[in-house]
Amino acid sequence: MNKFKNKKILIGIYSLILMSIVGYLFITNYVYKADNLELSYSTFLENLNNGKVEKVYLTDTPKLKGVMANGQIFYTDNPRLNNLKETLLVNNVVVDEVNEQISASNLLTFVLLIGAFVGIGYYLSKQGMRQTSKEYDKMSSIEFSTEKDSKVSFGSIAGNEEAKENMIELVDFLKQPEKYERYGARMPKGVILYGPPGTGKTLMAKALASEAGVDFIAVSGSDFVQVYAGLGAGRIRNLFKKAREKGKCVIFIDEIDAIGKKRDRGGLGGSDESDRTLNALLTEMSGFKGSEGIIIMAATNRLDILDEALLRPGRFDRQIEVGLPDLKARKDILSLYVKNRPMSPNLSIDSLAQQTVYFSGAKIENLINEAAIYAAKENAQYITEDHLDRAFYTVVAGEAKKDRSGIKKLDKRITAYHEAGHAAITKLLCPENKVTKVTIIPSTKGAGGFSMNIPPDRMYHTKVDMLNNIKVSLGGRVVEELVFGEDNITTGASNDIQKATEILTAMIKQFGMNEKAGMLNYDILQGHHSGVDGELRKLIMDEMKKLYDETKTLLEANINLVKEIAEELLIKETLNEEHINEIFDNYCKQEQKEKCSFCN
Ligand SMILES: Nc1ncnc2c1ncn2[C@@H]1O[C@H](COP(=O)(O)OP(=O)(O)OP(=O)(O)O)[C@@H](O)[C@H]1O
Ligand SMILES: [Zn+2]
Repeated sequence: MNKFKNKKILIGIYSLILMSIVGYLFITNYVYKADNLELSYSTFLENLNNGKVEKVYLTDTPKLKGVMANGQIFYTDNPRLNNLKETLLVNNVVVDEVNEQISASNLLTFVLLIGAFVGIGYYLSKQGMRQTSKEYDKMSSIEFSTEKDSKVSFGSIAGNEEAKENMIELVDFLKQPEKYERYGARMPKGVILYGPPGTGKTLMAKALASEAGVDFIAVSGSDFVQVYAGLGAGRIRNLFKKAREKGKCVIFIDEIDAIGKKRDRGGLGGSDESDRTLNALLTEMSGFKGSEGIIIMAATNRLDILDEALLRPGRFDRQIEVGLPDLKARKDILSLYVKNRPMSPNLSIDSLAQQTVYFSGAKIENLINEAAIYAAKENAQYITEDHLDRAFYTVVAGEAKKDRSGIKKLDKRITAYHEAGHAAITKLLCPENKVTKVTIIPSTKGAGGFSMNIPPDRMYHTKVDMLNNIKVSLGGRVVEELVFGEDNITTGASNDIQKATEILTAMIKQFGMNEKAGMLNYDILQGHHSGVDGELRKLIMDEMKKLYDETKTLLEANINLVKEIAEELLIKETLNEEHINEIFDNYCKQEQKEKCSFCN
């Protein structure tokens, strides 16, 4: 307000000065001159010869000024002759060579003009400087949205129970960080949420802030990627400064990979600038104490591409997976989004959940929304099956418009049987291993599903353990072959084959666990190029074939167990430890299998 007033006054002063100058020039040049005598050059010469001229101001200007003997001032054209001065002197005329332009009055004009220009120039440059410094400030001070009382709660997130449990723990910490400080408990400063796009990572961070009643500051990693040197780092510092001013808060950095990518150790194309930004982030993170009640959440679709420095203790040391929803979670998400919409009573959430395999939460939300738009366009009473069908095609458009259910169904079946193979053979061979989770929903770590298999904690690995582990890895492919035929095996087993090869090679080359290979370390024998020569490769191949065949025999004999697990997976998509144990127990009872080591 004050600045604005000053500016107005300044502009006023300058216009006044300019007006006076223009006025002055007008008066001196026109009004004043009008009273003076304007002589032609010949008349002037005539007067000169007649001794009527008393004084002439000799200048270089187009007009000469002079004074007649009677005191009358006159003007005449300036011939600019070299000998004019002599001619005048010869005629007894007083010659005044003081530059008439810089006479006292004109000097004033000149000074005023210069003054005005300098003033205006100064004003403008100051204005400009203020502008640039303002721009720099704006660039280094990062735009972020803060929300305090957003209505997002954990209730508005369906599925992802494990991630939510983790978050709930953090709520208490945010509410009373002093409590944890008192017990010397170190709470995480940084939490990374990772998983496929649209699975609710942002939602999760928002809910944490709103449930804890603290500010939510959201930025994106790409905001820190700058062409100007040092600006990214400056923005990081600015962000933390602002956060500290706020007190307790959740800082959410989406797309953390934009600044936190693995640094290029090779030196090729590694950018100093992104290093500097990442370093600034690490420094700021180590700079604040847990008792300040600030938690930094970051989201990425790929955990594996992040720099290890980010994941060290005291930084983003808690990593939480936010995965694609399984059947039950999809049901929950669907229920959440149909709640306040006029859905046709004929609609079945169950079947809709079945149809939305591999959909993220965002995609499900999008599906319902598109269907609602179709219904609204038609002024329909309800959102119907038909609207949803059309919405389906809108949402999955671009992703091969083939028969969605056909393709997905076969994919699902193969994945279910493959994973059931791993789970079944684990239970059959190493019942003390826990199979905590089997799912056909792809994780971020790889395509297809996965089974979590936790071996008991032991210091040494026995030979039989290692052989069993190889068989567990081969179990997926074995079942593909048994159920779908030799010609229909898939690429889904590539990780399994890698793992099996690693274990078997180590057994033979390093651990002396193969009779034919002997008690030798082949890495030492072969020197630095630790390859595998022809004979050794043949040995590994033969051993692998033997293990594969044994696995096949075992699974063939227990194919009903595989089928039961697979079919249950097709229905539920994810099975937990209890589920699997239940299926296995039932199977053992029914079949009274002797092969089943669990019962013996
Ligand atoms: N589990 C869920 N429960 C309810 N709604 C969800 C869920 N997951 C996603 N959504 C819906 O999808 C929208 C987008 O989710 P969000 O932005 O949190 O995903 P994201 O994982 O952060 O995605 P990105 O990786 O693309 O940033 C949410 O606003 C919400 O409407
Ligand atoms: Zn597998």
